[in-house]
Amino acid sequence: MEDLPGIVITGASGRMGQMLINTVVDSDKAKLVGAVEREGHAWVGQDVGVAMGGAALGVTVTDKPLEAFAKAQAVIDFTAPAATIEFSKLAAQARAVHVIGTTGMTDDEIAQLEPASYHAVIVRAGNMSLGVNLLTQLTKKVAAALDEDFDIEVIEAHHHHKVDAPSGTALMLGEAAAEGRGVNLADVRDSGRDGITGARKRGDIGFTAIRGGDIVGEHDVLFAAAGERIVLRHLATDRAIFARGALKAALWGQDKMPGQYDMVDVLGL
Ligand SMILES: NC(=O)C1=CN([C@@H]2O[C@H](COP(=O)(O)OP(=O)(O)OC[C@H]3O[C@@H](n4cnc5c(N)ncnc54)[C@H](OP(=O)(O)O)[C@@H]3O)[C@@H](O)[C@H]2O)C=CC1
Ligand SMILES: O=C(O)C1=N[C@H](C(=O)O)C[C@H](O)C1
Repeated sequence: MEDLPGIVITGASGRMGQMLINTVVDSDKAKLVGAVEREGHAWVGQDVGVAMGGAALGVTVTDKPLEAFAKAQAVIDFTAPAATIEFSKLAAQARAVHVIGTTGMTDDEIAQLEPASYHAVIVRAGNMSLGVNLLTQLTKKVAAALDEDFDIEVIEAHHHHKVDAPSGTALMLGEAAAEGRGVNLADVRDSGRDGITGARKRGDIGFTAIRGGDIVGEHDVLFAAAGERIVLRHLATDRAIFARGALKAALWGQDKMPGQYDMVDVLGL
């Protein structure tokens, strides 16, 4: 137990935070050594297991991330863009692997992770599941095989608490489709149609976001042409798939050189 890599979970009280804590505690490959919440959060100072409504886990929730990271080999972070940028600096100081699941980051925010990646391993993906990362590879292949007679649309659905759109996964799939087609997504992206939009522009990649209830995460990549349609689909029914992928990334990163990686690297796809 002593030699197992120690993991800190940030955003411990969140939907993913709690799922990650359970996943690490249940694993025989890693141990939970820290749980971080922001200053003033009701959980700070409590045992994280008790705060989650279960048995004590011997880990007290802290609002001092650097102190927690210094005792860890990896930080798993599914929070919010501003928090993730700050955590990247602290994880780099602690030389801990930083696994980032946070979505909704702008290009400028993503660029702010770069200095940390000179000192520590960062694994970042908008979706940590095996299924979605496999789907990105399939999307790239299908997009490369078809011409612009096939309109590409990415349709995603999530729970009503989600704050960003299109989802990180939808953007990963859109990037994969654009790469397959040999174009830049920024040049062909069409999100948020409303009103008199005009006809669809040939070659565009469209995005539609549905929000409702407790949907964990659903993604379709539609290739629609005259007379036929191809749909590539991933349905997530349990957040455990993201937590398992994140833990795999934390362990994979232990012997890697500093730099930025994604789940395609981790899974060897
Ligand atoms: N890559 C992947 O596979 C997946 C990514 N995600 C992404 O993970 C993120 C979190 O999702 P989810 O768990 O549903 O969201 P929640 O809102 O349930 O949890 C977010 C957690 O982060 C904490 N947090 C936010 N800002 C800060 C801050 N500045 N400092 C410290 N803690 C902070 C929140 O604390 P507080 O309550 O105090 O605000 C909360 O505990 C989202 O970006 C989501 O898209 C989700 C699932 C899978
Ligand atoms: O916020 C979520 O819940 C999810 N976010 C990720 C995304 O933005 O794609 C991954 C997953 O779909 C769940």
